[in-house]
Formats: sequence, C-alpha cells, structure tokens
Amino acid sequence: MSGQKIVIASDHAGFDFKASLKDTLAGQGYEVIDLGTNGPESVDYPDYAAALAGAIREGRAERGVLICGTGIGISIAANRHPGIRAALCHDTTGARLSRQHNDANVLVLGARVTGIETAQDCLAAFLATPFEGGRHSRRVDKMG
Ligand SMILES: O=C(CO)[C@H](O)[C@H](O)COP(=O)(O)O
Repeated sequence: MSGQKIVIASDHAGFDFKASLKDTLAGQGYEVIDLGTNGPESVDYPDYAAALAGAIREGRAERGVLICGTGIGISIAANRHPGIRAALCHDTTGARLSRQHNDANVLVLGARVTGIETAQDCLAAFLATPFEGGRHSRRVDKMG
C-alpha cells in the first residue's frame, strides 16, 4: 500500500532480518520508520519494543514490525504497552488470523527460529489482511 507508514524495530538478533524486511517494504512503496537497532552490537529488546509502542501510540504509524531472536521477549515487552496488540507469528495462517480475529497492530518475528522467506510471507499476509470485526470486535474491546 503505497505511502502507508510502517514502523520497524529489532534487537541485535533481528538486525539482519530488519534490513531485509525494510528493503521489501520500501520496494512496495511503504514509508518505513526504522527505530533501530542499527548494528549487531548487543542491546536490550524491551527498549525497542517500548520505542515502537510509543510511535504507534503517538500515531506516527498504524502498524509495526518487531524482531528479536525468538520473537518471544519482544512480544511480551510490546504487549505490556496499552493499545499494542503484538502477534508473534511463525506462519502465514497465524499472520492472517492475527489481523482477521485479533486486529493485531504489530507483527512479531523470531529471526533465530523462522526463515527469512517465511518471515517475508508473514509480513505480506499481515499487511494485506483486514480485521473482520463482528464478534471479534467485542473480544478485542475487552482487552482495552
Ligand atoms: O530472543 C530474544 C528474546 O526473546 C533475544 O533476541 C535473545 O534473548 C538475545 O540473546 P543474546 O543476548 O544471547 O543474543
């Protein structure tokens, strides 16, 4: 979707993945806001989850992508922030359903457990799929 803003961040374990996903997004016309990390040096994933959550809460982007080694730590961290629905996905079915049923606004990937092609496919599914609403809205609303 040309011109749509996507915010992306990772720790050191997800740095290479982030570069690859950024290239893909830019090639598709998305405006990518990269909040780091900016190299392979060891950093702490909660800091990057917090930065991305802040960007979404401030309205700088509607959707985000977070990456760490497993995706677990950075999704736990992201979901502590109000208004963030971060979905750790390992396949396209999960990525699609995270949008249809959960209205996820952040896709989380694990660079040490998921291949880059699967990650790219998850990202495409996540971005292409609308929220279904209906009964799912009631449930999402209960999460605040
Ligand atoms: O996956 C992660 C959190 O869930 C981190 O990327 C991982 O814990 C980093 O480990 P290390 O400091 O050994 O590179």
